[in-house]
Amino acid sequence: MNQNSFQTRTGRSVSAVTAEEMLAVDRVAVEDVGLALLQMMENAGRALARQVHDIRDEERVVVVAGNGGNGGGGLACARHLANRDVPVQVVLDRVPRELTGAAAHQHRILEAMSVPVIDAADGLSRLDGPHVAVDALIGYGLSGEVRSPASRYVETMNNRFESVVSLDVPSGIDATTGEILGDAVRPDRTVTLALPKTGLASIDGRLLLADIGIPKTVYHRLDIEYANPFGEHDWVELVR
Ligand SMILES: NC(=O)C1=CN([C@@H]2O[C@H](COP(=O)(O)OP(=O)(O)OC[C@H]3O[C@@H](n4cnc5c(N)ncnc54)[C@H](OP(=O)(O)O)[C@@H]3O)[C@@H](O)[C@H]2O)[C@@H](O)CC1
Ligand SMILES: [K+]
Repeated sequence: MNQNSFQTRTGRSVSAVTAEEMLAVDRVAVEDVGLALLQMMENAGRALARQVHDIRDEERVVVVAGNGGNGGGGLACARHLANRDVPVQVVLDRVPRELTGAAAHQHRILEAMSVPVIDAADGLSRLDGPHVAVDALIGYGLSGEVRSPASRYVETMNNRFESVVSLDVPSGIDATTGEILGDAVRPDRTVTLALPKTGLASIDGRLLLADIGIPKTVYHRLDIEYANPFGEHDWVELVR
């Protein structure tokens, strides 16, 4: 199969993009077409929560979040899960006062909802009982080998959890090349956003593509081939 495309189960071809191309998609969506980041993030959080509902039995859920767009999407997912009475808590890779931008915004809402947030570096290994983990530490913004404490969280997610669902890209995987930078999460499922990233060709687990509401004019302005892969649905499974 062409390395630059994936397919839906019904045989529709979906273009894959590099991290740099996805950054351009984001920029055109926001600056030229007028979508707000939080609009797209809301769709990401809801799509991720949908997959968590699907994979989970009775387990509690822990959302492991960083400070970028990936972490922000994970925190939005935590809100959607809490709204559906799913027992959910959040583990951050830093103290809350160091959060910025959309992640800080999402965190403030969780605080008002009294969703438990842990920021101790060893918080994950202290959880009792079975949990599903949502990996929202790092997405296509990974730069260099995964540093501590994120690296410790990656290790714990791989070793201690019943199931792991990654947002956009498993943390530690280079979104463009698929290279493992230090260590990487090995998820049961990955919910990638808008378009698959080229580096997802050889990751573990199922790959789901979620619609975050980007209109096709954005792709066409960037000369990215695009035909609606979702049909009438909000997400679609991809095969590699
Ligand atoms: N339209 C869309 O597609 C939308 C995309 N969205 C989402 O945004 C994501 C891209 O967001 P982004 O650009 O903010 O970067 P992102 O992946 O969160 O990474 C930054 C974080 O990673 C961390 N970090 C980095 N390197 C590290 C290392 N070596 N070792 C350890 N940590 C490291 C970095 O930490 P810091 O350097 O700040 O300490 C920071 O916390 C994208 O993947 C998608 O999920 C949604 O928001 C909806 C709209
Ligand atoms: K991730």
